Amino acid sequence: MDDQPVISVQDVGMTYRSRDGMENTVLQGCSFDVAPGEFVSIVGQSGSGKTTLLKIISGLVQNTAGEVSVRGLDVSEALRDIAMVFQSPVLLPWRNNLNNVMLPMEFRKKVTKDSRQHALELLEMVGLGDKANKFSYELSGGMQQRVAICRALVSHPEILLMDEPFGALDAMTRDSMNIELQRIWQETKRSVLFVTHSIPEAVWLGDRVVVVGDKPGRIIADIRVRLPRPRTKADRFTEDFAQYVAEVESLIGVSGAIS
Ligand SMILES: Nc1ncnc2c1ncn2[C@@H]1O[C@H](COP(=O)(O)OP(=O)(O)OP(=O)(O)O)[C@@H](O)[C@H]1O
Repeated sequence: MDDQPVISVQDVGMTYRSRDGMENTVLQGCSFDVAPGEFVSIVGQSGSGKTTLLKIISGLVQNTAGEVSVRGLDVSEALRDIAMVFQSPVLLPWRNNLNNVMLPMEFRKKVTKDSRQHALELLEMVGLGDKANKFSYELSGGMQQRVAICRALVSHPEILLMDEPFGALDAMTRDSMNIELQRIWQETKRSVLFVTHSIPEAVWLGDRVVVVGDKPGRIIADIRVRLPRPRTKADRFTEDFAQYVAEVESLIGVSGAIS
């Protein structure tokens, strides 16, 4: 594995300024790296700045302190290497699923036979090969989120940023999406930054769990999860798993899900 980090966040801070000049510092002195192919979960109290951190890494928001680089480049130069998945899949209802997946290739003017074939293969990979010509309203919430993941992967981004992507799903669908995401990640070998409010989800999916403390948001722990891969549903009932969950819970000062 290449040693150079894919994402490097160094001493990053963010102060929002309102129109009336009021300042709100939401992130301060945040530093961490993400290695190629690594899956890093991010957890923290609501409002601790997790989404802001992802927005900074994706170039949607400009940090007011510190440095973020992607493969050694400024974020603005590395945008094509980054894709984002949000809590809501935001599919266009007038386009079929294949054409929703192809959207980033249209923006890039790269609609070719090969890119359509790749989009179809991604839909196959997530078990939706037979739904390519269907529309989003014909799919369940979990299926729609799988289409959104395909759309994020279609341009071969090196980095996938995921902001609470399964937060709107019921518990059973969420569990199966976790298994699905682990498989997709293992097959595609992307680096993933995954924000979640669920500590068990963060531990189960992550190679590491980065814990963000609040007021202002800062990294209070970066825990390496040394559970074997691939992880199974049964792993959630092991003592090792419970210990990781308890450790993160105690750092955040909550029991159960964060809200
Ligand atoms: N564009 C903005 N302008 C001003 N303040 C903002 C802006 N975006 C976010 N904030 C503030 O920054 C803080 C952190 O918000 P952020 O959404 O990053 O937190 P979060 O940890 O992702 O929260 P949650 O877990 O609830 O999604 C909040 O106090 C929020 O009000």
